[in-house]
Order: sequence, then structure tokens, then C-alpha cells
Amino acid sequence: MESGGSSIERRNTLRSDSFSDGKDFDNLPETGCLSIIVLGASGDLAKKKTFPALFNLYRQGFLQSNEVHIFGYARTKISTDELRDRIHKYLVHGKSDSEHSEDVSKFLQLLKYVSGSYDSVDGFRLLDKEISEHEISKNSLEGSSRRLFYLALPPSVYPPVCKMIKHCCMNKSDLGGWTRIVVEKPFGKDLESAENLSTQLGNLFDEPQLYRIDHYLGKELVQNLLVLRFANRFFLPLWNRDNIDNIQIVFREDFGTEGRGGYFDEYGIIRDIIQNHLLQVLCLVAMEKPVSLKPEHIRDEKVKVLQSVLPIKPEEVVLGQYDSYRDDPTVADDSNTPTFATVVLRIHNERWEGVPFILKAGKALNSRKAEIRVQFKDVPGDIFRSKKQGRNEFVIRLQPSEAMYMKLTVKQPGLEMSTIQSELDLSYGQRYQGVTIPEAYERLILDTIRGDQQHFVRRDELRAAWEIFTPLLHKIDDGELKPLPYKPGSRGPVEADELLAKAGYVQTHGYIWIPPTL
Ligand SMILES: NC(=O)C1=CN([C@@H]2O[C@H](COP(=O)(O)OP(=O)(O)OC[C@H]3O[C@@H](n4cnc5c(N)ncnc54)[C@H](OP(=O)(O)O)[C@@H]3O)[C@@H](O)[C@H]2O)C=CC1
Ligand SMILES: O=C1O[C@H](COP(=O)(O)O)[C@@H](O)[C@H](O)[C@H]1O
Repeated sequence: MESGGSSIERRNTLRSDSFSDGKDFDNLPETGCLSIIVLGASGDLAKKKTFPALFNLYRQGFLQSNEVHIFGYARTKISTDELRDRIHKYLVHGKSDSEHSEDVSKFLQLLKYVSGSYDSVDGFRLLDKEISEHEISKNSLEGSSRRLFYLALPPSVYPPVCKMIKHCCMNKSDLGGWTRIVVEKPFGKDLESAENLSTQLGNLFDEPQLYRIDHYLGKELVQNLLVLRFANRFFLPLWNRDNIDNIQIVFREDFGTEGRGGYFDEYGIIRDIIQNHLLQVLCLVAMEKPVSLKPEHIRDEKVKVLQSVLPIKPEEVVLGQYDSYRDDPTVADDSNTPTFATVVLRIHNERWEGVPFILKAGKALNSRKAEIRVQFKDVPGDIFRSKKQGRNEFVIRLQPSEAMYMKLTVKQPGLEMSTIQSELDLSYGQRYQGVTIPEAYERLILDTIRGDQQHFVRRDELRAAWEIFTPLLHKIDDGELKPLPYKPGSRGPVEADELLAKAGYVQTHGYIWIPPTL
């Protein structure tokens, strides 16, 4: 297929080659029907992300009407038709062709809503009955059916819900069937609470049944990181402390907590973005080459990176809170919660000793983007005196407008021998015209069905991630560290830029990368 071809091929099988719940199912084809159960189906994530992702998988042929049924479960008392009405507009969002609307109505027919509480046997028995009826109607052999429970719920209810699933909704798995549980972040609030949650879930399900989702791991350019690093000769010799001066991993949003103030005030930007999304990206940027692409080999290397991170120094942290944040009635008037943070992490190993990894995230800033910026050291013996032009940088723009570009110094075209900064630019919109880049949730749900845990967070990874941030978070929770005020629509506190410069980042003045237009 040409490199600009269809992003996902239609497939008949949902089987992954790389993994199978720790059991040897090689001789057991997955013939049983598939039930996907979205718990918290009345909520924000379910309507905006989970159902649309399922719809896109259906539309592309990854979920087949003859084998899949989708159940919504929540306390809210609505009918199946009301649930269909609620999610309809999120499925058709931005699309209008008639073929699509036919797909939408067929997809909605796969849906069934069951109402019940999260800790009652009655609700879950009813759910199990509905799932079993579906399995029987599809002539699915006992032991071969597959059940995927997606917890689009606040983590506080994970333990009772998992207990109920274990108690009332497990199927037999001796003929290749399975039961898997997908849990959303935040997985805990600190090391202790996360371990507590992991233990409660671990007492009910084996690790290969648990899928801790971090949707940044499903983003196209995050998935590209290992390919870039380990399939290109260019990068192999350069990717180390001898050549790289500093690395920034940045998340910026140009809107505030909007409607999620209550949740956010309890967690703050470090728990919401940095401890999970940005740290996962850091792992992929910094890890050593895994033995193979097997999920366990990759996750082993990620854990090693996390375990090599040194304790965070308070002087290498800048926190901020945007001015109108506390106007939200769901936010405490004296809230100490940061909506912005810059944190320098240092990795104590042979490859990265001395290279600061600067993680920066903020809400209500002047732009929306997420990117990785690798800044190289100055050229030794600079005969062109090109240092003033700025350093080489390799930038991976995760969103919006996925791209990667290399900032480099070239001769300015013309008669004079002068230098200028330019770039080698791979902008996806231009290079891969007509290709739809799948949504992160789409890929990750497909992985859960295929049983591929590569892009999910393993328990020891989670533990190591909390070990890094818990001391800092406790200092913030105790009011020992306070966020600095910043204006909504700004770059955040100026102190953050000062910290960046102190860590070694040299800004190129006068250069700006403009994504190419078609
Ligand atoms: N929304 C988003 O953009 C993102 C969300 N997440 C995570 O996904 C999960 C779900 O998020 P989201 O959909 O926004 O959450 P919601 O607040 O919308 O909750 C989802 C559903 O859970 C039920 N619920 C809410 N609060 C409680 C409670 N205290 N006790 C029991 N049930 C409750 C409600 O259903 P009912 O009352 O009908 O039972 C609600 O519709 C969370 O873990 C969140 O952190 C992660 C990334 C992004
Ligand atoms: O997990 C979260 O992510 C979103 C940002 O996701 P993105 O894919 O749009 O970058 C963020 O807005 C939210 O606060 C956080 O919980």
C-alpha cells in the first residue's frame, strides 16, 4: 500500500498476534460473540469519546453486526432510545453523507441500555442476563464469548463495580472467551491511594485482564515514537547526553476547566496531565530499545526509565493558577490547585545524565498544542558563527496539525555566504493527504479487543509514576508550594520561562515554524 493509503484496513479478525491474556490460545480461534459494556454510559466521556470511538470502529468494519452488541449501563433512568438520542449527535459530528447516516442508525441498533446502581447485585444480574441473551441469540458457545467492560466512571466506584462484575458478570473462558476491564485515569491521587486501588482491582482480576487507559498512548505521533527512534539510523547515534542539551514535553490548552472545575480542583494539572500523559511520552522518548515489540518488553523498558528518575527539586518546579479559576462555583475560594506547572525531571542513567526533561502543562493559555521539543547542543568549532541563529531542534507536534520538523541551519540562498534557520518538515496534513488519522480512543479500544496491552499502563509502571510525583503533590496539597497567578490567554507565569532558560533551553528568536498549507 502507498504510504498515504487508508489508515486502517477493514479486518475480519480482532485477534492480536502479540498477546493473549497470558494464556496460550493459539489453537483457539475467537469465534464467540463480543459484548462491549460501557459503564457510566450517561456520562461525558462515554458520549464524547467512547461511543464515537466504537462507532468509528464499527464503520471501518472492526466491529461486525453479526458478532457485536454494545450495552450502556448507569444509574440514570433512561430508555435505550433515549441513550441513542443522547449520543446520536456525537456520532454524526462533522460528517453529513447519507451512507454515514445509514451506518449511524445500524450502529445505534446494536445498543441496549440497562439501568442499575454500581453496587447492587440486582443491577448487575440484570446486565448479565441481557448479555447472556445476546450471546445465546448469536449461538455463541459457552466459554467462547468475549466481554469487554469499559469503566467510563469516576475512580471512586471502580472497586464496587469490579466486585459486581466479578460476582455477577463473568463468563467462562475455556474456549478462547475472555472478560476484560478498561479503567480510565486518574488511577488514584498519590502512591498510597493508587496502590490501594491497584490491590483492590488486583484481588479481583489478573493483570492481563486489566487495561489502564492513557489516551495519549493512542495518539498517532506518540505511537510513532518507537518507530522513529529505533527504525532510523539518523537518530540512533544522536539520541543521548552527548548531543542533546534538553528535552521539553509540552501540553497547552487555550481553555480553562470549563464544566469540570469540581473534578479538576481535586486533582490539578500534575495529576490530570503530567503524571500520566506527559510522563508516558517521556518514557517513550527516553527508554532503551526493547528486546522486541512484545508489550511486556516495551513496558519493562518504560519502568526502568521511571525508576531512574531522580527526586524532583522544588526549585525546579513552577506552579501557576489562572486568575479567574476560582470564580467557578465548584472550585474552593482558597484553592491551591495548580492549573499550570513546569517540572524538570532528571534521569540518572548512562544515556541521560545531565539532560533536563522539562514537562510543562497548562490550562487557559494562549494556544492549544502538545509537542516534544528536542534541543541539541551547540556545534563545536562553529566556523560559520551560526550559533546566533539558534540550535538544531527536532520537534514532534502531537496536536493539532500532526507534524515533525527539524530546525537546522542552512546557507541563505543568494550570493552571500550567510546562514539562516530553516526546517525539514514532515507535516502529516500535506504528506498524507486524504488519510484520516484515527482518534486515540479508537485505537486503544481496538487494542483491548485484540488483547494487546502494549499501549496500556502496567501496575508497576503506575507505581513508579506515582513514586516520582507523590512527594511534590503532597507539598502542594499541604500548601507548602503555592501556584503563581497568571492571566488567562497568556504563556503562564514568567517564572516558568526563567526556569526553562535556567535548565538550558535556548530560544531561537525571530524563527517561527509555520505549518504548510495545502
Ligand atoms: N470527560 C473527559 O473528557 C475525560 C474523562 N476521563 C475519565 O473518565 C472517567 C469518566 O469521566 P466523565 O464521563 O467525565 O465522568 P462523569 O462525571 O460524566 O461520570 C460518568 C457517569 O458516572 C456516574 N457518576 C458520576 N459521579 C458519580 C459518583 N460520585 N458516584 C457514582 N456514579 C457517578 C454518572 O452516571 P449515573 O449517575 O447515570 O450513574 C455519570 O454519568 C473518569 O475517570 C474521568 O476522570 C478521562 C479523560 C477525559
Ligand atoms: O485527560 C485529559 O485530557 C484532556 C486533553 O486531551 P487531548 O487529547 O484533547 O489533548 C484534558 O483536557 C483533560 O483535562 C484531561 O483530563
